[in-house]
Amino acid sequence: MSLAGVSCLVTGAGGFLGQRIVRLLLEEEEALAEIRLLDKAFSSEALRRFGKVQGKTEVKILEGDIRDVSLLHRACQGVSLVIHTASIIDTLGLVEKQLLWEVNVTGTQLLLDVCVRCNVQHFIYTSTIEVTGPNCRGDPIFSGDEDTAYESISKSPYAQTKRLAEDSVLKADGQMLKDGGMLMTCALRSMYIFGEGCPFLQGHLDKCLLNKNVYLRFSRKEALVNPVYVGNIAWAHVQAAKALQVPQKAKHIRGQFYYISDDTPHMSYADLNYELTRELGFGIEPRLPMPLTMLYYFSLLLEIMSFLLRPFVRYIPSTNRQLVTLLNTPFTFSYRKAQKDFGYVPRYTWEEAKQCTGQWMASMVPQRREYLKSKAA
Ligand SMILES: NC(=O)c1ccc[n+]([C@@H]2O[C@H](COP(=O)([O-])OP(=O)(O)OC[C@H]3O[C@@H](n4cnc5c(N)ncnc54)[C@H](O)[C@@H]3O)[C@@H](O)[C@H]2O)c1
Repeated sequence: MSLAGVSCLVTGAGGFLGQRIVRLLLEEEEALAEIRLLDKAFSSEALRRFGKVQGKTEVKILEGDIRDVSLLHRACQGVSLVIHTASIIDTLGLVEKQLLWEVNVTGTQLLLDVCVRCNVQHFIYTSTIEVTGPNCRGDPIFSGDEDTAYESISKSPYAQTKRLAEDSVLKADGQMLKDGGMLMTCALRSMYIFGEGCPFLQGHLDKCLLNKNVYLRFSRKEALVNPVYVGNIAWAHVQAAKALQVPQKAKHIRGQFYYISDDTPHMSYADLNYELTRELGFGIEPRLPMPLTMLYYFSLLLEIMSFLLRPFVRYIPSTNRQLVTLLNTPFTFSYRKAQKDFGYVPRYTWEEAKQCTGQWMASMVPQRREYLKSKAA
């Protein structure tokens, strides 16, 4: 299986995952013809990194908004594969709902429409485990798969937008293209992603440094999850893209969603932070700041305050019930179906993932300390 000669568009290419997908595409032995990178903004660091690995593949940067249809036209004209990772991630409710909706849902629908008009054959959507759950009751799942029945009732606006976007993507499978061909789509439901450059890890590191080098325990030890390393979820996109080129394989993949995890040991989100930087000698608080039920009602109280203050001031609490449930519900998934249908196996072992991520976090410590000091001054 190869992507030799393929022209591909990656949206969200300047983001944490997007950058890693682009890097893997550029490293492919049998070079792609062209990769177009679309994002609302690219850091100079990201552009420098792309320059470093650029080989025979032509790289085109398209800076702009996913809601701009004329930009989407330019981006899709002449490509046969779209990897759509661009999205706003918002677990706290910091972003206005309308914007979240426009980018995550409308943006995806606009992109699908343009793909049909521009005869794009293959479309891979980066979805999230949050479209499955956990639900508000916090029902656990252990080693679930695509057939696991689960009552998904999430109130998180982000999860709702991702679900709607995923639905549009999977429904678009089989649509007739303008040239008489057919659009084939699939969605990869990623676990929480960790790795070098992960903005969430940086946030946790900051809080740890402010807490005298002790990680806050925001999830109980028993809340086992299986996050995925950024290199592995990126690799899953590449593997799915390759398999879609082969009609015999594509017929199993199209219209399907897949859970993508790897061999990261099952542990709570808080324990993952600790594990990744164990060698730096940081500690972790042994218990949640208060019993789970109390934490839940405390979050409810903050939500009520936020609601009551709304006419006067926009107050976004640092936690909410949905987040408390997300962080404290056992929720693990296997990648068996992705392995069976498109040959996905993690490219990096847990040891490699831990080492690379840990080194990156260690390299961040001095500058984060400086930054936090200057902020406090
Ligand atoms: N990070 C995680 O733990 C995680 C877990 C599961 C799924 N995902 C999914 O993976 C994808 C990538 O996430 P990430 O962690 O790399 O986040 P990220 O924020 O680093 O990347 C998203 C990119 O989308 C771009 N973007 C946002 N709005 C845009 C717009 N209007 N027009 C064009 N580009 C826009 C951003 O600039 C950013 O570069 C997302 O679809 C997310 O839902 C992430």
